[in-house]
Amino acid sequence: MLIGVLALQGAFREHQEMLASLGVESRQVRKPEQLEGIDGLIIPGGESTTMGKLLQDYHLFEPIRQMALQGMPVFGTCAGLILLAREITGSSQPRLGLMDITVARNAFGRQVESFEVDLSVPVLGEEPLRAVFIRAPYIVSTGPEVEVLARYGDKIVLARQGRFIGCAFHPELTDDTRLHRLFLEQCGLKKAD
Ligand SMILES: NC(=O)CC[C@H](N)C(=O)O
Repeated sequence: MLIGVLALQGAFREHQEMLASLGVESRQVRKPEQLEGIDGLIIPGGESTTMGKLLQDYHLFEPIRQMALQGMPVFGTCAGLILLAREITGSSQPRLGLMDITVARNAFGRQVESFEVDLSVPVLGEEPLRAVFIRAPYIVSTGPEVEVLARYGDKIVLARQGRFIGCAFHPELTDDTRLHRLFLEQCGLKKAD
């Protein structure tokens, strides 16, 4: 199995380290040809406006969209979630629009740069998931095909639509690998016992 990690900007190394800790090979993606042969793509946290612009400058936008529409699983975290969204509240910035969700950026208020909470994520089991939020977005609304996997208070912070998963926080910054494993199962990796 080979997972691509979009490496234009942001927290891509941490995702690669997490994949390595699970024994999964990864490849930094900066050019369209680096998408060839990957079983799934992670879009990391960072700055979604910058990443969207770089996706266009590096001619990655359409190849990623096409591969995703043809079946490639995609996992977007934080800025990656914003890029997956169909609608971004109050913004026309470039996005892949693969998930039928509306997100609000920097939605926890400017004073709150970052915080950590324990989230209940039933699909990952009983043990709560430690989640690190950094200038995080949240999901304001979801279409009928979207499964809500976790909320923080009344805000949706983790959702899945078929082979696409988006979360508002940074799962690569903790040592809990369950969310990455859920994504890898989506990419075809057999569940470890
Ligand atoms: N940690 C992050 O990825 C922050 C996302 C950033 N606030 C954005 O709007 O793109």
